[in-house]
Amino acid sequence: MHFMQSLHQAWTRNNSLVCVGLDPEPAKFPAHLQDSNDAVFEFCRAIVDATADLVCSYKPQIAHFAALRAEDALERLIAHIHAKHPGVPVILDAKRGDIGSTAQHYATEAFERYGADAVTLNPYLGRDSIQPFLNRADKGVILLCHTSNPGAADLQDLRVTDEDGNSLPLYQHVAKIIAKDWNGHRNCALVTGATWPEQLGEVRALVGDMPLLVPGIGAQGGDVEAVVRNGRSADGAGLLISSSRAILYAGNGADFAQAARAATLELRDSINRYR
Ligand SMILES: O=C(O)c1cc(=O)[nH]c(=O)n1[C@@H]1O[C@H](COP(=O)(O)O)[C@@H](O)[C@H]1O
Repeated sequence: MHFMQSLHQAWTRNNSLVCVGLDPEPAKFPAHLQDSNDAVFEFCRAIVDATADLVCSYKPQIAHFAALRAEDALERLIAHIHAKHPGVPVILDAKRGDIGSTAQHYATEAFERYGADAVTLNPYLGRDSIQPFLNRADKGVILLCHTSNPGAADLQDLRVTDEDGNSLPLYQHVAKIIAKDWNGHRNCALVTGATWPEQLGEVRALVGDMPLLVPGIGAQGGDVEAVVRNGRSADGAGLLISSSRAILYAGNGADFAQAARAATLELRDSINRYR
């Protein structure tokens, strides 16, 4: 099934805009997993199995696996999600961006090796660097627009002059060209951080109902009400509100997966209050 189709179905089926980020950090795992040879996989699988009816997507972050030499666990985890929780899309958070010939290999990595339904990408090398991903009409192409970190303003807020002579912040130009020129297959989405709700609202006004991936809730302190009010689409959806640490490490005892489920449920319900 196409990424956009499965995302829309998951929004409705689970009545949820929550994306759980899978960012394993073994030092924070519960004691009973510390001795396992396969702790990364077992930890993430338990989180997934405890939350799959409450989410619209999962977002494994590739560096968290690669730094641990756990790419194999990432492959098995994504295969597990597809097998046991079909219809819940998986976004590989890799933030790739490179010249076209190399980008083709990154697309193969994300979609063939890992079996992801969508991938995060950095658009700053320009359209040709994204083309191998845009060509995959069945896959989601999720482009950084206004990121959640404090330094987002250093470059993304600088004013630029577009081809019509209008002056606007760079992130708004990025949003406009992606919506107008790059989204021919309607497979694009944008990353807009929860910590910048005003900019999130500006992006929503520019891109119609394009999905927005919104990290920065939970550990980074973003405000749920401001995110939903500024970012929702006309039909009260349009958002993948992502949280990793606040869900994964809600508990660190034997019942960590149940604690993660409770945190996911609470986030889902607080989001739904403002839709
Ligand atoms: O693309 C992302 O997912 C992303 C973009 C962004 O602007 N900010 C951001 O925090 N992220 C990712 O989202 C996750 C946030 O984790 P928590 O702060 O623990 O919820 C991390 O995996 C980040 O790499």
